[in-house]
Amino acid sequence: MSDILLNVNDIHTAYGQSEALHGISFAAHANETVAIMGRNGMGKTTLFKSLMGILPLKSGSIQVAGQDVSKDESFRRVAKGIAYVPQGRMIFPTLTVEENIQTGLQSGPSLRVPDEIYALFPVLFEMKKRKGGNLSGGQQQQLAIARALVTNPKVLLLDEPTEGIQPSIIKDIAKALNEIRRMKGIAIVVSEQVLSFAMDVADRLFVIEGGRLVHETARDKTDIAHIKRYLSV
Ligand SMILES: Nc1ncnc2c1ncn2[C@@H]1O[C@H](COP(=O)(O)OP(=O)(O)OP(=O)(O)O)[C@@H](O)[C@H]1O
Repeated sequence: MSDILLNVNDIHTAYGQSEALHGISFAAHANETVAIMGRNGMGKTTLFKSLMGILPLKSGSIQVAGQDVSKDESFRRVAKGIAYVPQGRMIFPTLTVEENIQTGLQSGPSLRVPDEIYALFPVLFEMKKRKGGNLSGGQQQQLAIARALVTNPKVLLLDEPTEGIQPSIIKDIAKALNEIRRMKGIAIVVSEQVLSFAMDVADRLFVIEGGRLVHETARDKTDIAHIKRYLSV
């Protein structure tokens, strides 16, 4: 059996008449983290929304752990094993930390937050009765990752998880993602503009430009200066 958990095959996505993704193909394997690097407006969020079914595909296909999800609504994709941490985190500010995590448990057998979630993010345990809106940006990011993880994904997508987060907390998030991959053996796909973070977490890096993947490199073969040229305006 193949260890490909996410297979993206020539997807095109449009906003009305205007095509934003022009044929994106890549795969992510079990126990692998892939980074999609690109400047603002290059198509990272459009790609993730297409993977989650928030935007419909114009053409192409997506498989999660061998199952086609290309035409599924978002909740069916989640049931098939894909989870999403959106840009801006989108936590519920008036719900407590615990209630926010429980929103990810709605379709499961129990609303009890698994111990491993609090083991990964001890700060969420300390703050479980606090309102989500009172957390710092970094804590909210950890909360959004926890909420996605409790759906037991095979593929975890994170859209610019470092955006607006202070450097020391960025290190914590990198550590947590590496721990999650090691513990769960899942595929993680992260979009980023911060190259140092991508180099801390990703086994392979892609560059997206104008809705196309224009460069691919393994981490240990990465030409940092070359990638930086894509990321500078
Ligand atoms: N709702 C929309 N309607 C029309 N065009 C859109 C819409 N959202 C995004 N686009 C266009 O799609 C392209 C890709 O945008 P996208 O938001 O995916 O980029 P991004 O790489 O995620 O950037 P950012 O980091 O700013 O979110 C851009 O040209 C953008 O103008």
